[in-house]
Amino acid sequence: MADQREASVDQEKKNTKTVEKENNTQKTEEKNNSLTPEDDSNTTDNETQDDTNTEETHKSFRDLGVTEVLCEACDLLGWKKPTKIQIEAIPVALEGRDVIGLAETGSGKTGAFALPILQCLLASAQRLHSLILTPTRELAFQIAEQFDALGSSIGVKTAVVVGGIDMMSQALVLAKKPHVVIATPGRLIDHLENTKGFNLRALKYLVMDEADRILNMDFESEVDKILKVIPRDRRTFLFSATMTKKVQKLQRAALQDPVKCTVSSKYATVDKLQQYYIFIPSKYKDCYLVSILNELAGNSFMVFCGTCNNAQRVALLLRNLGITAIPLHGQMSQNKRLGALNKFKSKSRSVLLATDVASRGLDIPHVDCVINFDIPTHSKDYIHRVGRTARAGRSGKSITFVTQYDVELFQRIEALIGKKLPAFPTQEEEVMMLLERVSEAQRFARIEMKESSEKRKRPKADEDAADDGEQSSGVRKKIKGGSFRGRAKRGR
Ligand SMILES: Nc1ncnc2c1ncn2[C@@H]1O[C@H](COP(=O)(O)OP(=O)(O)OP(=O)(O)O)[C@@H](O)[C@H]1O
Repeated sequence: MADQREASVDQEKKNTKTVEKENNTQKTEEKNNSLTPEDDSNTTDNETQDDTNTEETHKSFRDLGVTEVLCEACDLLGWKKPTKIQIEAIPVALEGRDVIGLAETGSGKTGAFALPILQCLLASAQRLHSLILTPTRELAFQIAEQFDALGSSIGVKTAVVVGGIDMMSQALVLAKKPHVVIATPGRLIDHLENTKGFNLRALKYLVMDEADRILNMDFESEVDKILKVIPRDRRTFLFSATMTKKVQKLQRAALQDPVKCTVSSKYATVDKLQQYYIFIPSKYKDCYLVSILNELAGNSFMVFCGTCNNAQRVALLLRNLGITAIPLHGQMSQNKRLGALNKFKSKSRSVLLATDVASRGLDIPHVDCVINFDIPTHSKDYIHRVGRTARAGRSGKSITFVTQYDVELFQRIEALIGKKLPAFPTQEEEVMMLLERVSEAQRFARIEMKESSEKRKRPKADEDAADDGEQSSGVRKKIKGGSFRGRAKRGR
């Protein structure tokens, strides 16, 4: 069966040769714009290929110049020795240079920029000293937690400034003049324009985490506005697992003589990540998902969907089958988003159905498996999505659903990561045995989606009432036989 699917993929690959050619042209163009040593003469390079410099991995935080109190903080977090990106970036940052840090997902980039900032604060404490820009709200909270954990013994105060939360309470926190502000660009602009007494005119450090995303068009006007109201004379750090290839975009960040700290080969995924694809007809995606979740039961899954609607629908569908699933997407209120994340983090839900709002930066160590239910349309998102598992030296698995419509996108992903992925083994007959129950659950999920959309239209609807579907009508009880998982296992 797997052979058949591989043959189909091969056939599709043949059919899309022209597209491949076009992609190659596009790739060449991108390469010409890329920030490689030959096209970036203004950057000093600090490159470490994986496993080439074993001597360096014996270095300690002290060897990098990290001060005693911060070494102790690392120790308390269980960080025995610095990671490769920390070895590359921390000494350069401590020297006062601008840094472009490119290292794989889960490799400790947050520590690589947080420690030098905290050390600078320790030397000369100053309010509103550093600004960390991140693309998503959840990531902002996570970065603040890391600053708090590393900086608690030196009394560092942080503030998270993100959308979806009351402006007034954030203004009060900003009025207390924290040392480090961690913000999403839009809400920060709101405060810069409307919160009396708040400005960043004395800022010393600007960090763009997930820098390629921050420098993307979506944030263009916000970032330009922010750059206009912070001092030119500052240090700037850009960090990500994938960096923008457009030199112009990097120039917008106004770096001064930056050092590029690159760890491992470009866009490599982590070694301990087992990556698979599964070639299936689009109409059976739900069925295959249920089958895989059932087969790998006991694991924690992040399942990525292309739209908020699909994340919501699939979460409802899975719940109707007795699987503890919860959605996380941009159409949910911020309360519900954080609630969903916490339920997943605390393992009270085993499946998180997410859009790309959760693809970057989130550090949830127990994620065992990432499923790309809808293939990412931007290949770089693939790297970030699968990077939610196999973090900090752990192992993990990813399975990407490839339908008859996705072959071209899949080929681009394989080209980007420089690997041919193996097919995930499945038994089609067994999967098809689930079809009837999955179809019933799909029907109920559609009813629940309709109900919650009507609820939202009602004038006095509580905005939180239906947006994660946990309070939906409970039609799953109507599916005969109760929990799917129990029955499925008995049937195996
Ligand atoms: N020196 C270290 N030793 C052990 N663990 C570390 C070390 N530095 C960071 N970590 C841990 O590694 C995990 C991943 O770190 P972090 O979230 O900073 O990764 P990242 O490189 O920013 O990933 P992403 O590209 O996905 O944003 C975190 O749980 C962090 O606490």
